[in-house]
Amino acid sequence: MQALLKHLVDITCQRDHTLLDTSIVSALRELVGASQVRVHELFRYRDELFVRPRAWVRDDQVVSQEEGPDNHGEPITNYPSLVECIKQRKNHTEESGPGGEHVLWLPVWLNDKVNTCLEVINPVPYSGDTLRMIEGILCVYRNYQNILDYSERDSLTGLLNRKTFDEKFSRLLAANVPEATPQDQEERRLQCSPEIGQWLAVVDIDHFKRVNDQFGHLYGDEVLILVANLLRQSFRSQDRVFRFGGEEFVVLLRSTTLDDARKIFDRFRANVEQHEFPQVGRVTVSVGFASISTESPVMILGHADQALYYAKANGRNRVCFYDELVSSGELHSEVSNVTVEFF
Ligand SMILES: Nc1nc2c(ncn2[C@@H]2O[C@H](COP(=O)(O)OP(=O)(O)OP(=O)(O)O)[C@@H](O)[C@H]2O)c(=O)[nH]1
Repeated sequence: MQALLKHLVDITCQRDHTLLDTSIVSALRELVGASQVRVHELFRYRDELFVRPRAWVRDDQVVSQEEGPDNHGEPITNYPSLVECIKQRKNHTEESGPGGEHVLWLPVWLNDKVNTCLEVINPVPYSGDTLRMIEGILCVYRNYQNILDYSERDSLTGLLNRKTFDEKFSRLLAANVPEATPQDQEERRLQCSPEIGQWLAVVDIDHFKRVNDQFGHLYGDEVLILVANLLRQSFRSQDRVFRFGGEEFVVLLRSTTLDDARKIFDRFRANVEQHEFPQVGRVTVSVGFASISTESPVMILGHADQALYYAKANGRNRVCFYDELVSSGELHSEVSNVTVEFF
């Protein structure tokens, strides 16, 4: 009882999804005596459902995906018991693992949808009491996920909000510590090297004031929601999309080459251009992006912002890359005065 209360206190004092995931892995491992507990996220990619672990036990420690390299996940069809459990809208299902271990799958149901599921592996079968305790802990976890979601997201578009960006971006920068000297970085910038990198883009709707003025704020809001949907559809689940404020969005694009980053941002720009917005018709966006280097968050955002202002001043409906504008002499490498205050 004491151990259960301690874990419930631990779960409910978290202010962040990653810490919440790791605390539920710790709780179930200790309370059930499980040999492995994994929190998986379920996500859709090109019309197929995938499963990817977000937190699990490794070498007796609880670790999370944020600490490791990118994992693109596996199709959910590799887990037929889980597929069947979700199809039948069940709260759990048990199967035997390859070594005879007992594997328990627990989808986390939220408004008829499953975005997260737990996998608990135990050498011995689960008793009725153990199952009831696991389901009780799962309910606390689900309710708490709901509360965190509410505080992390923008209420109009459902995208992650500015506060969450500040936290996630600092964490991404802390994890992204390449041993590159300033000369290396300058060289890379000049060569536009094909290395895998992380990229930050600022996206801004063109002439959005005109939409509000001509059609009213309700239509303006609808455009914001539809652009947010296009953002969600255009990027992979391990990328992160934020509403930064007003008609401005920020995208963190993970682990891709410069060429691909350019294509991906341009594909999104084209998706918006081709979309028929009810009543409003055509809408376009401008995008400025920069590489996520070892520079400070203010500098990186400032670079993307400068590229965005360049795109706005030079025709709109285009994607501009900061480093390229600097190497071609179209931009100077100081942080622009127009950069808004970050952090
Ligand atoms: N409907 C709606 N409008 C918003 C919201 N937040 C900001 N806006 C409006 O967004 C508009 C932004 O206009 P500007 O910053 O002048 O930029 P713009 O008209 O998009 O022009 P460019 O960025 O130069 O292409 C303003 O009219 C704001 O009132 C919102 O949540 N809903």
